[in-house]
Amino acid sequence: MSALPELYTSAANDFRSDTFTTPTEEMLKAGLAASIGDAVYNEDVDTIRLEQKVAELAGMEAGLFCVSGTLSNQIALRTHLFQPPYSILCDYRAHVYTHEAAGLAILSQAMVSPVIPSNGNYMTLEDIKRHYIPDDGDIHGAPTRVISLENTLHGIVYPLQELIRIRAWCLENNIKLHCDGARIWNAAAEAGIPLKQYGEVFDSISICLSKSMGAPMGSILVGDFKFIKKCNHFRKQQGGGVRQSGIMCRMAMVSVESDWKAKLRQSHRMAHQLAAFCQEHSIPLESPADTNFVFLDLQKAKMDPDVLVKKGLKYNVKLMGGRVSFHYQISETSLERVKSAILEAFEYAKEHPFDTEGPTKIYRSESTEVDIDGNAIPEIQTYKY
Ligand SMILES: Cc1ncc(COP(=O)(O)O)c(C=O)c1O
Ligand SMILES: C[C@@H](O)[C@H](N)C(=O)O
Repeated sequence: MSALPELYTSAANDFRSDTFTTPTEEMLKAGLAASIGDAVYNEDVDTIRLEQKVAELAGMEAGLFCVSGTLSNQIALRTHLFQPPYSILCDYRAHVYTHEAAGLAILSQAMVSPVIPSNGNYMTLEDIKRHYIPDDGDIHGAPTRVISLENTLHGIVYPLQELIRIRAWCLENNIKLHCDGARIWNAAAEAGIPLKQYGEVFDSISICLSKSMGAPMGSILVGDFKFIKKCNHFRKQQGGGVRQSGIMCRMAMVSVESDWKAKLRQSHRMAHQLAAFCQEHSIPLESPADTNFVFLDLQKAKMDPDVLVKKGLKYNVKLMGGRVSFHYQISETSLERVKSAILEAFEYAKEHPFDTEGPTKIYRSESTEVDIDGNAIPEIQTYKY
């Protein structure tokens, strides 16, 4: 059995994802004082408190604690669906389509209509009208029953006015509107829009606490009472009915009650600094760095992701591909180091252009031991997932 990795205590240099944020001492102490009721029987006070708090922030009637954003999304979309054949329309990059292991096909028996937005950044109502499947009795079709948007998507803040346009059209066409809000806190902080205004637009929102908010785990799915009641049924079916979730909820409450806007804006400022640095050095980006992600356009730059990862390790920063993720625990030192790593990988690509026909994968893991001075880097056990 391979040796266990060092105790993971800091995400200060971890740009792989904001999911690597680690619980603070304040959270751990709060967890010690948590309620310990059985949440399956709805008897855990801290779970109920967090569900109510997040639902209230979003202006929704009810909330449901889910151990992951994937579970939260999947049961939300299943609950919106009734009589197959049906389909879900989303952006071709949507997590519910690309990174939830075909849950929509398997758990919901839904077909997915993945759409490439004509503006390259986010779907407009015109994109939706062009690609949705109307419920017009045509027996060839699987009518669109739900539109699943992501805010932020690839770090891009969805313009509220576009969301309002889409919402109005969905109401006219009896189509439900779900939001994968894994980073809706980032959108709210950057756009200065209260979560409640997003709540007015969507039938359901999956709100993650384990990403930029820094909680160790969990999401709160919010919607109306009847919807959340049925989601609870599907949550149990999917094995998401957990017992003493109060410990996790009390820890997550620390982040919800913190000055999260300031924390997230700080991470956005660092991302904006990196984006400006890339622009200064003509390093191409895939999409605008509105919030906490900088997406390097590795294909346009002909950069080899493995070289980028190794340059990162040389400068003692962790990367896993072209997506550079910021969060409130990233240090200023690490920001300077990741700039050096990216520039060195970019310069390397000029002499050694890397042409890949394969998909641009932004998520993968690698494990390696390397010291801070960038001594010989053992072969990185890179695997993609
Ligand atoms: C946009 C988005 N939605 C959903 C998820 C799923 O969350 P989880 O990893 O908690 O299942 C992620 C993962 O971080 C994500 O990036
Ligand atoms: C890996 C992926 O599922 C995760 N949502 C992330 O953004 O890192």
